[in-house]
Amino acid sequence: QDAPGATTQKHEFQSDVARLRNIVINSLYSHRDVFLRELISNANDALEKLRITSLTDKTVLNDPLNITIKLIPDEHGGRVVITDYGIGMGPEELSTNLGTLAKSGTSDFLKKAEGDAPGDTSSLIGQFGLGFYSSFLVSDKVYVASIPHPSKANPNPTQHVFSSVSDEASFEIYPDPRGNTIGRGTEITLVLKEDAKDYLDEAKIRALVEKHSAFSTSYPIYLFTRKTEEIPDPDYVPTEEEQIEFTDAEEEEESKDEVNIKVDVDEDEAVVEDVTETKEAPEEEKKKPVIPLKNVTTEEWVQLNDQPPLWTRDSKNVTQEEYDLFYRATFKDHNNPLALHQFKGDSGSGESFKALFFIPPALGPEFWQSPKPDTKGIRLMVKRVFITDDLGDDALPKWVSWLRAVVDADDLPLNVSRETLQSTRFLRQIKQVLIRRLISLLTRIAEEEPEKFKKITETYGPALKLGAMEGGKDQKKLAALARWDTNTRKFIGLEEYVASRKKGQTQIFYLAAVGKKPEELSGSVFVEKLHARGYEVLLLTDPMDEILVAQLKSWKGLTFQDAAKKGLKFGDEDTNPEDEKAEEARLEEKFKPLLTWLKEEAKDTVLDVVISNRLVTSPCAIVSDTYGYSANMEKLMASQVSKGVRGTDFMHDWAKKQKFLEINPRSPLIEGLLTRVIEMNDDKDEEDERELKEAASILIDGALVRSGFEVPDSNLFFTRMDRVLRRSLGVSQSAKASDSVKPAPPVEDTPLPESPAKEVSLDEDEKLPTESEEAEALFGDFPDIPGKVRIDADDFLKQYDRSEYVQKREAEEEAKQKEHEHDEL
Ligand SMILES: Nc1ncnc2c1ncn2[C@@H]1O[C@H](COP(=O)(O)OP(=O)(O)OP(=O)(O)O)[C@@H](O)[C@H]1O
Repeated sequence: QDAPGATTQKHEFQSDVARLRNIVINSLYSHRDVFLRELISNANDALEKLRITSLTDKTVLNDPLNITIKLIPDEHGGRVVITDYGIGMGPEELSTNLGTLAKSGTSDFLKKAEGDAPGDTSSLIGQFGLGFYSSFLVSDKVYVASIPHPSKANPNPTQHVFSSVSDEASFEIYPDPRGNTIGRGTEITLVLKEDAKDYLDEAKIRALVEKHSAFSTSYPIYLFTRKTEEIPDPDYVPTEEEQIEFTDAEEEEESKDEVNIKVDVDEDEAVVEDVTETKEAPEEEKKKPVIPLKNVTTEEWVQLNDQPPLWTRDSKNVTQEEYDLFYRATFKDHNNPLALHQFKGDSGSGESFKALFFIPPALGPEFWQSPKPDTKGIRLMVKRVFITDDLGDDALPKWVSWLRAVVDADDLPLNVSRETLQSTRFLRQIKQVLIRRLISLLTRIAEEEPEKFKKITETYGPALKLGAMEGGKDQKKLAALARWDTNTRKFIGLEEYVASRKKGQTQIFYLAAVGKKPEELSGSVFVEKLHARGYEVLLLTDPMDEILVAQLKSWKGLTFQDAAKKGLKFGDEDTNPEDEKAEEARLEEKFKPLLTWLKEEAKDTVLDVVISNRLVTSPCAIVSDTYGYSANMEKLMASQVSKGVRGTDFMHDWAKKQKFLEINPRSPLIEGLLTRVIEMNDDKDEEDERELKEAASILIDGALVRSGFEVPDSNLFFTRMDRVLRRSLGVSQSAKASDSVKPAPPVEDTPLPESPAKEVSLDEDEKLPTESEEAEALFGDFPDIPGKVRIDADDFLKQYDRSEYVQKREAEEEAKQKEHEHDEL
């Protein structure tokens, strides 16, 4: 390019850009191929923008829409020129778009990349995407010539150049001295580094485009190719003698042709032999004159991505690698998807479409942090032309908004707008079709590829449960995909549970505790008898599990039963009803004195004390009534009540009290307690009674802890424990610990030196809770008792809405500030 003219403007790069360029130049040598992918991706975006503009502004021509690559060897090392006929940039856009970094996650990336060993940075590139700056991987100097399309505001745009040299902190922008050579769009010229000459090789560029970019654009990518061949010189003028020889040779050729035609028509063997004879005429042929050869270079634009779009091809002819490459290029991910599905369909209202969807390799933390769905799930195309990848909040419900799909509608108008789409039935129907297909894909994987299903469930299991919790007609199908560990097996679905139920079993037993390990839960007092008898208990540890089973109520006729609540039935109780009833009556009679006494002792904690049929080795347990809180739910609710969110909630107190103390009649400890109570009733001794009361309260508190609840007063609990320990060790109850604590020195009377007043920011003044603290606190805010009220997944997710919380905090701050100002006045 020519030297810049007088109107050149020099600009400083934003500091982040300079840092990024340094990383690119210094540490990504082995990943320099990515420059081509990044620039083609930018070119594609520019073409998209132009096409979309042309839909509303008819003065904008949308032809041609393509990308070209030219490899130009020269005496300095050569250049690669990538041109797109897209939206283009004016001088201001060149400066802001290429001189600053407006990408989210930049500072994170820079911090990590600058901290890492050079080799480790490579794994970060894929995640971040270097965009335009990857040009510096292969070039020392980059020129970007660009011109936007004419518009009302700028009817005669001029082509400008952005130029930058890799080791300079500034860039220049100036009118292109060549004038308008592009017409419309952007031409990027990379002046190749000495060691990057191999990018002048056509075969290499072809291979790179095929590998990385064949799917990143639906616009044609052309490569300018040159082929040099030796061919007979077409300009050669034969001498007179040669002319005669030519004529003879031509006649000879003609007669040969005639014989050949004969052969074609008549397939008689004898004739074929004749032909063979005619071919053997060496002397005649030798006469043919020789035309001198000449090197001729033919130049041609060759399309590199001439395959039809992947989703329109027959899936039988598409390889897994092609699908993976397509997913990575289209959805800008650096890992391969976990699963995919391609299908054709009809939306139900007449529009036919082709679709291809993917289950991405990972679910970002934002999925659980924000109640808003990811709106970028569906890339909508009409007749292979990209329309939009943002269909708004309604595109897919929150629980499945991680799905990545390409939907190509055959019958929608090309200029359909997002707003029109949102109000058509098409989108609603597409959404349903995608969800249905996803569920059947997962169901098939669960049956045929258990390992793969396990992997998918590790990431998406809770999201699928969230979908089931939302209810609707897919609830049962989604719930069938949920998996839990049990006391006897791992990764069990409801179908498997029900299939291995015991004879007479009418309940699905479960125990819930958010965040606990299944192994911990299976050691619970509530599981011991079920386990000892060989029954299976689902161990629910995800936050939405307990709500989900409360909504489902039953599965294939078996009702869900919390193992920690009243109402547990094994199903074989009726085998000998008379015997059982007699045994119950006998135990009731035997333990009556203990039950009566304990009921009085435990009246602040439980509604009643009863004989247990669920305990094997534990002496006692606290069991909730059907509508009382489970230990899990009580914890969740407690944080809200203590924060005053619900005030002194009558329902909370009521639900908290719906508990029973169950005692194990076979436990030696309970037997011992019974004996002592009977003795005490016969011979009232105050000291005995006090000791016994203390033992009872430890027993009740112990039962609470064992059953997953909190003790009401932990100080009192430990004081009592202390007394019991002293008794058993023979230590006097009145003995005091020797008082050898060193007292603090007297009050300091020298004043502290004055320190300059420090500005107090909100951050330092009052730290906002971390997101996990908030989530934990907010998580407890379930509207009501499960089983009574259907809890909506939207409500559930709103609990996580940090922005709402922050807004509230800011409003409070503002109010406080106003009050303060008012007071000062
Ligand atoms: N060929 C082009 N035509 C028009 N504008 C372009 C072109 N290349 C880059 N730009 C503009 O420059 C901006 C910065 O480009 P860059 O490649 O650095 O980041 P990006 O494209 O926004 O992000 P990424 O490449 O990671 O997707 C783009 O957002 C776009 O506005």
